[in-house]
Amino acid sequence: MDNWKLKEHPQLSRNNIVAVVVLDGWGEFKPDKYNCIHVADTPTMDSFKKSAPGRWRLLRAHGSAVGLPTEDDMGNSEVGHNALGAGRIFAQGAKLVDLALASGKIYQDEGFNYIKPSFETGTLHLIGLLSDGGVHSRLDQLQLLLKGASERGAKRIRLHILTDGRDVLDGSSVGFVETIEKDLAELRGKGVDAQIASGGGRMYVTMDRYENDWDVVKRGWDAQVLGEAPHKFKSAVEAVKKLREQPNANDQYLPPFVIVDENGKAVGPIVDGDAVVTFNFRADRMVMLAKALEYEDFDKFDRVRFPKIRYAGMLQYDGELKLPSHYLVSPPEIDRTSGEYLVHNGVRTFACSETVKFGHVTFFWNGNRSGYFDSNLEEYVEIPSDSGITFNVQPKMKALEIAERAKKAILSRRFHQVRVNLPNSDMVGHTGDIEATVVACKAADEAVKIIIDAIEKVGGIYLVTADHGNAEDMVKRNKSGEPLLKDGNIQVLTSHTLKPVRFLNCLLEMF
Ligand SMILES: O=C(O)[C@H](O)COP(=O)(O)O
Ligand SMILES: [Mn+2]
Ligand SMILES: [Mn+2]
Repeated sequence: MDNWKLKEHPQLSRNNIVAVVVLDGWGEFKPDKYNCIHVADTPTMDSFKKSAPGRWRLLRAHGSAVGLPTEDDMGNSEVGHNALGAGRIFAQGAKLVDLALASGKIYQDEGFNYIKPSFETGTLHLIGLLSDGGVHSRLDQLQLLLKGASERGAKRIRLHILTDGRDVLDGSSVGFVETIEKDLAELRGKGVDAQIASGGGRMYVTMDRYENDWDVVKRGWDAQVLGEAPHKFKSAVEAVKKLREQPNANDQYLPPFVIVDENGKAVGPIVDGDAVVTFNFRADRMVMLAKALEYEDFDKFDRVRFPKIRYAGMLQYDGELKLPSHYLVSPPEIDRTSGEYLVHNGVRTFACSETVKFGHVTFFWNGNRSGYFDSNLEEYVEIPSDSGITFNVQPKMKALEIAERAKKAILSRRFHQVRVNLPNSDMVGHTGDIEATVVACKAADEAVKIIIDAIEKVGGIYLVTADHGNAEDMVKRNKSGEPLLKDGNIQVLTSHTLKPVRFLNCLLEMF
């Protein structure tokens, strides 16, 4: 029998109420005009600055410190919340896929052997994010997988790409498509019928999360499975270039397109007998598609056709739902998380965020496991996010609503841990809208104040930290830290950063 019993803390009583606040995408960086956290009016977080080093420290939130393959890997929500929730560092999906590809084990394991019989008469479809962002997927892993699968019998391959612009610079999609087109041309030279079949921008096509907007997944389904999309092109390079010419076009939001042959027929719908691999290693934005591809009973949108395929995820994305049931690489086994410890010790917990980050303080926090450990002891509250908008138009998002719910939970004294994620600095930072990001940071700061005031009322404890940086640096820089100009202009950074994050609490001196 596992021993879950936690020792009493020598100074802190178990009846204390602890608020855990994760400011998503709130890193530490030098004050400058592209540091939106510095520019924003953030009196609450600023007031803590004066208390350093007594009450706060800087923590590394990228690279090996959070289980990522290299020190050049920026942090992200999955690895950040996994680490916070488990209190331990695990080799993350990105790293596990690297190892499996390098050793060739990926081709020996169950997942690949499950899809392989389809290579005989069917097509291998690869669906995922095409960039080298390293947050959800990596181009070099896709390249290796293409090579490995073709060497192992895949004779017809179709790629369904999602353009990025969120973990990498906007506009970089064209280069990534050109790169992968070269690889596909090489494969064709070797007699493999390989080409891109469909595409679209990740935030508009396929990669929704936490069931915020199923239309996003449906748009992808129509293009990938049914071969239908409002835009049709002869090649993906042409598609991305042309679609980017539209006013306000952005890699994250490119409309769905399909590639058609000379007769106008889609070159790669998914049909009975095919194999499908979703090549993202990160879970949150693949779960919805995995459900659509795998679940016999499915009512989130009309699939029109539900092809009988052999489907494998790069990883298993949800450990509780065992979804998908086949996968190429085993996910990190994130066990004995803090949430599980708390329920085993009868500690009541409350977790809250708005939809777009709800799974961060539940699913990721609990080691990529959906649902409650014990619904009698836990309450998870999801505040519905606005859907169908980019968050620069509503930069305050639901920060105040989240804080008010947390306040209520704290003042009710029904819970001993109240944890929230405040999404603003991250979600608005990803839009690249600097002015809106400043407003976002202010809203998050106001939310922190509401929570801390409530904690002070009940004589509780607060911990405030972040999962990784984002809003503290909104511009691409050269090695000496100056903005790197392109054609005389700054290049807005929509991605996360490698910057450290603050960890503060009202008691740090005690530890
Ligand atoms: O999925 C996203 O929105 C970005 O790729 C990463 O952001 P997150 O890690 O903060 O969710
Ligand atoms: Mn995050
Ligand atoms: Mn983010």
